[in-house]
Amino acid sequence: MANFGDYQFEIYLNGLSGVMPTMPMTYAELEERGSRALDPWLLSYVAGGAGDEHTQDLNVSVFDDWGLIPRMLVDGSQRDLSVELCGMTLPSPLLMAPVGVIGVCAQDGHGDLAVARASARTGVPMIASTLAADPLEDVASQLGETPGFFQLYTPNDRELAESLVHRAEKAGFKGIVVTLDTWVPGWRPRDLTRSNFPQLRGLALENYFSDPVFVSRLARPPREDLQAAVGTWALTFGNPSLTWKDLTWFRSMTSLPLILKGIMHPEDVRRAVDGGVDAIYCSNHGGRQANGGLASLDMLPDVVEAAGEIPVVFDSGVRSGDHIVKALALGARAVGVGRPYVYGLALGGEDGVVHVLRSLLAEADLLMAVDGYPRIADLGPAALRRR
Ligand SMILES: Cc1cc2nc3c(=O)[nH]c(=O)nc-3n(C[C@H](O)[C@H](O)[C@H](O)COP(=O)(O)O)c2cc1C
Ligand SMILES: CC(C)CC(=O)C(=O)O
Repeated sequence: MANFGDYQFEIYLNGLSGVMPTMPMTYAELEERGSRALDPWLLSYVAGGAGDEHTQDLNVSVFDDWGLIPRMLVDGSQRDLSVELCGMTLPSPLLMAPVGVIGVCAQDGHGDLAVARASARTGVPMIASTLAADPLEDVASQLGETPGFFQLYTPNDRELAESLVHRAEKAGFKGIVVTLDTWVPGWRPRDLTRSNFPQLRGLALENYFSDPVFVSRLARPPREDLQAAVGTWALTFGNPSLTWKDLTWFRSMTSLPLILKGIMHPEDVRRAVDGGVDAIYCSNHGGRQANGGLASLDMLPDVVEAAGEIPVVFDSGVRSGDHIVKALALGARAVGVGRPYVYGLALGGEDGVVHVLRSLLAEADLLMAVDGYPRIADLGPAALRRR
């Protein structure tokens, strides 16, 4: 059983400079310094959200509405952060949410591989985005013993969608996450101001360019005519006409666990459960897709209730160990982070991601131990009070 709080002792004993030179210890500093490490156009893409970013900000501030109530004289000697998800035992509930274009957030342009190696070192699963700078087979090869998930953006070319999923299965991914909330990017003023998408498009399309079905749609290979390949991708990327009827198709595509990402409404949870999904992923995409909505955490209890026995994965706004613990107490089985590990990568590459993940886990582990909830099973709504 991993004792994630030990990271604290490593730092006390050796000093932060002896453990992870130059990496920050607070999210505020991580964001500030990570932001400076990214080119301005890339930063506006990573940090930006939909509209005036009210929902994006709410995702974070909503955690302050809840407080953990400490319990005393609870035996904290046997701590356990492990969770069961889709038939797998994970050492902790933390996940790396899919981040397209993570490749170019690393100095060498291979951020997908660095994140996969960080996953191998920490046991924190990576959900690898369709939008990657390296083909999914290369990403999978770096995951070591840690199970990985492949996130599908469903193209409007069904044969291509099936090809991507079958490649992910063959490469050894252990689950398929279908993102439902992004068949087109939301209204993102920061990207519109800087005309970001044209810059981004050629940088994260390796899963398409390495796909036999996608390449068969082109007159010439992507390396010979990048512009035409990017144009074909842009016309293929999303499918606005998908409906709940297509869940049968998604389900038939794979025997791997199937997870639907972007679910916020209890009625959608029921449809997903009826359609045979293995987990629900409650998320508002970090506030990047639609402004004016509730925080993702606001809907978590209702989503959990509607899901019944089916596990719920949660993300959007998680910045610290206490956020992880609060989401778990509200019923999440596993908790994803997005931007925190992007800034870790920008600042310190693979080591930077490892530091961010270990810090989050140490903080959560120590908080649970100090507050008298040493095992995940001890956490529930009764551990929290709304202020
Ligand atoms: C730069 C960036 C790119 C993203 N790309 C994807 C993606 O390719 N697929 C996806 O399902 N979600 C994507 N997301 C959304 C994340 O998976 C996740 O839902 C969100 O980042 C969680 O919110 P947080 O950043 O506040 O932790 C992206 C998020 C960011 C910040
Ligand atoms: C191409 C984008 C829509 C990828 C994405 O999911 C995001 O930027 O949040």
